[in-house]
Amino acid sequence: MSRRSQTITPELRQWIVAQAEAGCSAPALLQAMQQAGWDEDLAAAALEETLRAHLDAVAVAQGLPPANPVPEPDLADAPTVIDLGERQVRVLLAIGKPRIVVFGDLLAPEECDALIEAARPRLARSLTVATATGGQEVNADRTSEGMFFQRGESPLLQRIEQRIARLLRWPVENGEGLQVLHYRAGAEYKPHYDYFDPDAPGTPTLLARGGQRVGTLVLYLNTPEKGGSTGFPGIHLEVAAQRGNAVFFSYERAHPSSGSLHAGTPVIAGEKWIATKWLRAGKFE
Ligand SMILES: O=C(O)CCC(=O)C(=O)O
Ligand SMILES: [Fe+2]
Repeated sequence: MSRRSQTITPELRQWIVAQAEAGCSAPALLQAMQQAGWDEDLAAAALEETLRAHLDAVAVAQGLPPANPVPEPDLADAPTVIDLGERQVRVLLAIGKPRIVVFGDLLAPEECDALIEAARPRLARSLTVATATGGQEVNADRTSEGMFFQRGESPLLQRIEQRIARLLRWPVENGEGLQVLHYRAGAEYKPHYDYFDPDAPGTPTLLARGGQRVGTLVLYLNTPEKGGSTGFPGIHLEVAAQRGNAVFFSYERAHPSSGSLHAGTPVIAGEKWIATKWLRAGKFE
């Protein structure tokens, strides 16, 4: 078969979708395409793209919001360590769906301390996005104190932002400024989603500045004595807060089907400091 014919024509798309709907498995489709002369990698890519687009169209037709591209670390070779040049980040846990990856040693202890000290004098009772208006409000579900850094506001923040951008392969420009949160004993952040509710009246205002949130990285700046994990109630997962480690999760659709429901569980003893990086679909200015 010539290279010229190895493009995904509308006819080929229709054939792939029809076969899949008739119950033909992806491996069987791949084999059929190879028998028709397709290069294996090209066929696999064509299949993936076509079936993904089809599933997305079906989901949107059922009323779900469209899928966005999401940040994603390079775990293709199942690395135990990701070498970012200036830092080696350990991979401690990876879950496919919902997408959750736990990293070790993302921040050095001195970086954690420096973030806490820079944030401490600027803390105020945490607000959450008021989706009704697009503004901010005090929220009884969120009994922490917090502050936002400006993106790139110090050399430390620039270095951390670039590290996160390389780790998650997502532009620095698409990240919100790092937010530091402080929880005292008893404080928590009840289960919630980080994306903006597409049906809330204030959401268009929020989306105007960078589009949807598509991923979250929670960096642990200290280790609470007891409690204070990041919980994912839908899958009964709790990620222990350990200084320097981080939990990443992404959500391609702004919808509960993303499985991205999560919480800061109550701190039982000691205190908890985190820095949260939210990643937008577009440039956050
Ligand atoms: O405290 C945590 O572990 C989670 C924080 C969180 O969900 C957030 O900042 O959006
Ligand atoms: Fe959150």
